[in-house]
Amino acid sequence: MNEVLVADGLRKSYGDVEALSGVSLSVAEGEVFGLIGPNGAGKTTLIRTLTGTTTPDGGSASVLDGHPTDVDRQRLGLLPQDFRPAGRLTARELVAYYAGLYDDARDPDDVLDDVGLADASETWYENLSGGQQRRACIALTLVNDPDVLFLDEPTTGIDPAGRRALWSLIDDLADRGTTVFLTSHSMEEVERLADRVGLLNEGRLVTVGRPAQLVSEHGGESRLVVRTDGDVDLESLALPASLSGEVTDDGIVVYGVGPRQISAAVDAFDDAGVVYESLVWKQPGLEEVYLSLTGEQFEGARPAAAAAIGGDR
Ligand SMILES: Nc1ncnc2c1ncn2[C@@H]1O[C@H](COP(=O)(O)OP(=O)(O)OP(=O)(O)O)[C@@H](O)[C@H]1O
Repeated sequence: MNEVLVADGLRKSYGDVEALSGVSLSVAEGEVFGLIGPNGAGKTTLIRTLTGTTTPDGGSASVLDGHPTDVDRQRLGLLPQDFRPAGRLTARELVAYYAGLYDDARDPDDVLDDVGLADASETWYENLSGGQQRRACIALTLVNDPDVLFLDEPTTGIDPAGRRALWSLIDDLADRGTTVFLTSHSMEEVERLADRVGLLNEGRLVTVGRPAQLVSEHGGESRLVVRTDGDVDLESLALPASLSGEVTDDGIVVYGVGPRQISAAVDAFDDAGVVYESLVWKQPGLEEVYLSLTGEQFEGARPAAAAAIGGDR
């Protein structure tokens, strides 16, 4: 498959801060690539080097087989994280203005329709809600019908329905062959959209893979998170041998609970007379991958030195 984005050993420092410490990756034509990582990991810096808006200190980048600064701008779309267009233009005037920058642009009304802003097209940008403003910014990246689209946290501030509408727009773009490189702090968004995901931490690409592959490699086990009313004696729980339980601050987490073991695990709580406030079955997802590889903690994480019972692990 044709690789349209290639980073090879990219390095970038700002003073003493090493924002990128040798990042290499490639993205194929028509792929949606999701870049995740903590604040300050280097995600925006990577987008800036790939789009030619900053010069790396080392390594190289290519976009559509050319140097990032030489690529035909008609073929690229970029939504920066902190983009603020003129406030006293209507959404339609803004999109029309940006359309005028290209030789061959889409109809502004079609673009506004795509991002769900047809009804607000005559509203000044500064009078749009935060989520509508973000949609207008996304519209500006679509007027030139780009082959490669960079979206730096595209759905920040957009309400749930608007986010879903934009996800399906991104799906449609990808189906039509647009390559999308996006960053997000929403693991749900990345899991939903990305063909492949890269996790950046402290300027290094920690892992790259398909979401399901990363979840199976790093996501840990399915588990039952039980909040109890008071302390529970783990010894009193007759869990099936394949499961293991650990005491947490507010209850017990039972690990290794697949769909078929849920009822047996719940029975063990009932048989032991445990009063529980809530009982949630959780399958690992990208969030668990993120948290486990960045070393952060999350609810139901296996405590390092907790008591465990049952199972043979
Ligand atoms: N222009 C700049 N001048 C100085 N330091 C910068 C500059 N741009 C980025 N940095 C630093 O480089 C590091 C990486 O920043 P970057 O914005 O790429 O991270 P990020 O992963 O996009 O973060 P976030 O999720 O918060 O948007 C941070 O420590 C940041 O403070």
